Amino acid sequence: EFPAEDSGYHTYSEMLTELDEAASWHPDIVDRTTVGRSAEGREIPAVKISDNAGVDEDEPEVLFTCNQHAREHLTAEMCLHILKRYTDNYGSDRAISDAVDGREIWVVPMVNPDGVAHDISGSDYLGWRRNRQANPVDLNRNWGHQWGCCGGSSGDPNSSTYRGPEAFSAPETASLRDFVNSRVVDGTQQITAHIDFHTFSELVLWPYGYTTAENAPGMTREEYRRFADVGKAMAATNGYDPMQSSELYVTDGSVNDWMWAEHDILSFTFEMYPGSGGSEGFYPPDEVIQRETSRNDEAVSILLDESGR
Ligand SMILES: NS(=O)(=O)N[C@@H](Cc1ccccc1)C(=O)O
Ligand SMILES: [Ca+2]
Ligand SMILES: [Ca+2]
Ligand SMILES: [Ca+2]
Ligand SMILES: [Zn+2]
Repeated sequence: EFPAEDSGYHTYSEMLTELDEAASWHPDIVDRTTVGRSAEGREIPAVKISDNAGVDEDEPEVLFTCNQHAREHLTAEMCLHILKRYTDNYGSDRAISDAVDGREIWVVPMVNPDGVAHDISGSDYLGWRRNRQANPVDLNRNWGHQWGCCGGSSGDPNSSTYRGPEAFSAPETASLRDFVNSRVVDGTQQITAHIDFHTFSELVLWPYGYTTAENAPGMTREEYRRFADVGKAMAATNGYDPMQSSELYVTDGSVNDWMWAEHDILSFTFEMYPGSGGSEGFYPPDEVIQRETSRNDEAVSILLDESGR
């Protein structure tokens, strides 16, 4: 459970309830589904938001993933905010209705449900990051593009950036991989854009993470330019700093690198509030949830527009 003063944050079961309620209140535009199972057997749920949600229509698909890292609880609130914004305002807000009618929006609020539950299992936050396998894995170092290539992760099972014994060794990343792979229809990946939400530092990041090169294999200068242009446009609306993720530090096995290299998905990482550690760091008070999730509304709209180009 969350401390009483932070009751605004959703536990795993409270998150499940939000998804089920959205599906029952908006049956025509919300389809509740499952991505897979965590190490401890929890369902990894997802919702699809679109007109005729139960039908796979020929519309650009966009994916939002949250809580790869357990302690980054504000990100689950970001995913739930996206769900709320695109359902509650459907039919009344023209831009929202156009987005829902013209896209298929996938939202995965907790990629790492076991880690989330563990982090709040004590009397105080545990500062937990990884999953809950016997040798806990940093899910954002466990993806399969250039896995473990470049000193951007650790091979030490005791390290907070432990990459696992092999790519996709974690059931959580393997489940999400299988879901994305399943969106290849007649040889074409239907998902064209993605944001993976993290905290904190207030950044908009794009691949590659494993190299500082802008034109490494699978990324032309034009493609890099598009990442930078869209990244900067989104950052201009939320006040985050835009950059290639490797400018901060090199990471190998990250989700963005795999989404782009494997599927040509325009894949970003957003590091949310706060800008710097200070007292709040990974645990800002629940009073900031509404403000700091709404802060990304324009950026999300930009990505949905961009997904159709
Ligand atoms: N949430 S975070 O602090 O762990 N950062 C994430 C995302 C990230 C990746 C590369 C550079 C900056 C940030 C990570 O996987 O390291
Ligand atoms: Ca509070
Ligand atoms: Ca549709
Ligand atoms: Ca479709
Ligand atoms: Zn993170």
